[in-house]
Amino acid sequence: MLSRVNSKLLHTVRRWYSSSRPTIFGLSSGSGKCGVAVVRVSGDACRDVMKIKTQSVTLPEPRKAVLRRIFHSKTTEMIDKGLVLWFPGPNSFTGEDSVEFHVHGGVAVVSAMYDSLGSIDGVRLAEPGEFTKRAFYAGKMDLTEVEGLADLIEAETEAQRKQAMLQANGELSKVYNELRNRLLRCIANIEAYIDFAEDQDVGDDVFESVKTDVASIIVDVKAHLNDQRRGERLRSGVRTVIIGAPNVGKSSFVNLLSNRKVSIVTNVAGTTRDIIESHHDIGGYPVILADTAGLRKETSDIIEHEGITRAKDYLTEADFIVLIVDAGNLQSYLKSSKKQFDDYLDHYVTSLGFKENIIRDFNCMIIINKVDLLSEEFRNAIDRTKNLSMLSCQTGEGLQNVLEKITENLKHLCGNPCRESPNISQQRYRHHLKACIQYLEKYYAYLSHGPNPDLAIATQYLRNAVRCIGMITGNVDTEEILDVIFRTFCIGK
Ligand SMILES: Nc1nc2c(ncn2[C@@H]2O[C@H](COP(=O)(O)OP(=O)(O)OP(=O)(O)O)[C@@H](O)[C@H]2O)c(=O)[nH]1
Repeated sequence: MLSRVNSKLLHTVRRWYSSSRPTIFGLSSGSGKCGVAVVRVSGDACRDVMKIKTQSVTLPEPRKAVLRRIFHSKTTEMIDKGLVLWFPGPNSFTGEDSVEFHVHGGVAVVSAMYDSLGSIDGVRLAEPGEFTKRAFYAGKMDLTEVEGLADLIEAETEAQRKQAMLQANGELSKVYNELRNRLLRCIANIEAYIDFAEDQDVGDDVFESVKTDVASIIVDVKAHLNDQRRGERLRSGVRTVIIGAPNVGKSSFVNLLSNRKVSIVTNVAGTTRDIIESHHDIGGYPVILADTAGLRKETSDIIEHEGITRAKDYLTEADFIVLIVDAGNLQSYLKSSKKQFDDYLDHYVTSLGFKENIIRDFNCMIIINKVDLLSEEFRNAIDRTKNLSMLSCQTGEGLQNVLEKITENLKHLCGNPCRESPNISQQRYRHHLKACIQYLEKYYAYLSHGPNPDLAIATQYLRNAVRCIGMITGNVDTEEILDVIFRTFCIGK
């Protein structure tokens, strides 16, 4: 019943949308000079657009690229010679009649195409994301697929691409559609129980089986949510903070990874004062690396004090910590005290002003930098089995090993995007899933505790839970969230 109401509503919205829209055009390839620019047109006027632009009454075979001379619709002058593709609806990206003009990617060519298309009656420049919005309204994709597509366009690393590609291809939709269908079955059974309880066919066992189903849905949604935010981290980048005492080589490490001078490096302790963020692709994972002020317990310098406070604040928000140790200091300590590496680590962490052992409490990796200063004997003495790596930012020695260790940690933090268990990639999904659980738990509690519960009220909890899932996929009237989502797209998508 609920499913019918929702899909009827969606149908009406889609019909209204399709009847009220003009034909749109936009540059689907990147902006700026390029070899080939793809100008896409979508809407009812496409047949006429095609005929006007190619000055030909016959349309090419659908989905086959043909070479055509392309004319200005106003001046009838030839703009360029290029490939033309005709996609009659509904077998197109938007579900509408569509045309693609592949012209040379010069600024003047694209500008003439825009001028020409914009001068045809009923044709206008697309708004950001409007092509995709039309695909959504045509039922070609749901909201998770739309957002997956946006992420695919934005993806900067291999792991991000994989996650976005799976989502754009409906792997996350499958999870939520299945969940939604399970909930709809529960509602249908309860409604049948309400309407036909007197009949022999629908007895108390139906009512009990719905309770069992709801309990198992709660378990499944909780398991889905219990993912340590891997997908969101992968989508937005792993916030990695580099900490250590002044002068241990934090900035040198950032510069080595960046292959450029992101941070200032000097032999003056306390050179870095503020947080300096840089973006990296390490082993296919996106990393936001934060260089911080050198930490020490006490300082009378106000600016350094502020830098240390900022570094510590940042640390609490970080996904991953790289603690840098100065090999020279380590060697001196071990030589003079005859103590072990672990003792030095405790001593070091305390000298940075930490009460607890941050290495235990956070996802943390230790890098012993300046190993070029170490004697062979001390290199061997340091325990290599821990989550630590040896490095020289000066010579580059050990960099490969450091990168491998970081990648191992990133894999753990972001997971490996796969078909079997697609990640929750947006905070938005998490929010609606949590709300869904709340309604299901209310349903369960209401039926478990109250004498003679009102089933209509109980069913409303289930309806609200279904609506939460619909908010994720767009299977409800979600106009308010659509604008926010489609605004993130570029014009030609
Ligand atoms: N021998 C040697 N010197 C290094 C190495 N890495 C960095 N240094 C030197 O150590 C000094 C401090 O380096 P920075 O990168 O500025 O250290 P930092 O930890 O960012 O320093 P602060 O900004 O003061 O916290 C500079 O003189 C670097 O050239 C290394 O691997 N070997």
